[in-house]
Amino acid sequence: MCTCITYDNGDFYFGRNLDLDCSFGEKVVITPRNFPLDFRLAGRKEQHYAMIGMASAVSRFPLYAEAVNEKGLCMAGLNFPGNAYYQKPEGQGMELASFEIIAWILGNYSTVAEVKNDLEKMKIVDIAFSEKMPPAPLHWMLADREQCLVLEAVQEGLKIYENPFGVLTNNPPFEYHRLNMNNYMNLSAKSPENRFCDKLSLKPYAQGMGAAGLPGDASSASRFVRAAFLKWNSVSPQDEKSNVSQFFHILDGVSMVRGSVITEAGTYDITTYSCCINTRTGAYYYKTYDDSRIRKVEMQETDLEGAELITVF
Ligand SMILES: C[C@H](CCC(=O)NCCS(=O)(=O)O)[C@H]1CC[C@H]2[C@@H]3[C@H](O)C[C@@H]4C[C@H](O)CC[C@]4(C)[C@H]3C[C@H](O)[C@]12C
Repeated sequence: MCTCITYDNGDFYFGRNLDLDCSFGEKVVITPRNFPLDFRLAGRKEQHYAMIGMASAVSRFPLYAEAVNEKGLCMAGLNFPGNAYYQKPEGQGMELASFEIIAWILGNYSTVAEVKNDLEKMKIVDIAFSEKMPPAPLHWMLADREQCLVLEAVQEGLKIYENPFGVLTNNPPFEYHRLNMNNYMNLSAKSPENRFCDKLSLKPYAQGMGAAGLPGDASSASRFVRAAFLKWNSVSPQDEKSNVSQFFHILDGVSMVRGSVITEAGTYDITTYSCCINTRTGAYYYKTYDDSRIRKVEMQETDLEGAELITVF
């Protein structure tokens, strides 16, 4: 399970919890502007926008789980098993493998508005990165300061949704989460008033009762609502330190504690890492399950004109 959020408070931030039962070889990876990106069917891109994010650093191609580019456009992939459907490649048009989509969009576009026109032409095709790395069933959140979209490649084709919540989790499809949010509109950060019945004397006896009924479990539907509640009620000073700290507190509210989520295979899903990106400066902050110190990698401090991937251990 995973949870991805945006946060707008002075600067604009984007990040996620990555919940999984194992590591995928993740490292913070910076792709500078002149690192050639070889797309399987869409050709070679010698120059593109620089980007930073968490990627599986096993190859010459940056396999991002999430990233932001130097223009502040950001994107994350989240599990979508049973619903993601990648089409057969036909060798024409804008055909991209699922593992290429983040690098392609962030490499080529500077805003959501700009990429939106081309999204309808894009086809996500069923190509494996390698024999050992089959396509991951994903859906994506794509955002900048102005707009947030969800992309879902399903049997009927690529669905594009406006996402007013700035939150994404996993199954079921986004339309379910959008409708489900209406079930919680009564929740409040404020102390509740008795609306049950004026003939009964019901009173709050503790803090936090305005949100009684906020789902507390780790399911995707529950994390969606909880992340949205925490994010939309969040109050924080607008300086960088406070914003980053607040962002991680929101993610902590939907994180997985080892042992509380056991997969069908008998393994433990945990929040392997959490990250927060300042989309204006390209500063990438992260912490891991076993080390809650927040680390920072600055994209702007590296040579963005470079031609080699920069992997930060
Ligand atoms: C598992 C990750 C998503 C986390 C998530 O949503 N977990 C939910 C679990 S559950 O459904 O609720 O059980 C996804 C996000 C990005 C994915 C990776 C990226 O797509 C990059 C490559 C793509 C290759 O095809 C497969 C390996 C891989 C390195 C992927 C491994 C894995 O599928 C990742 C890491």
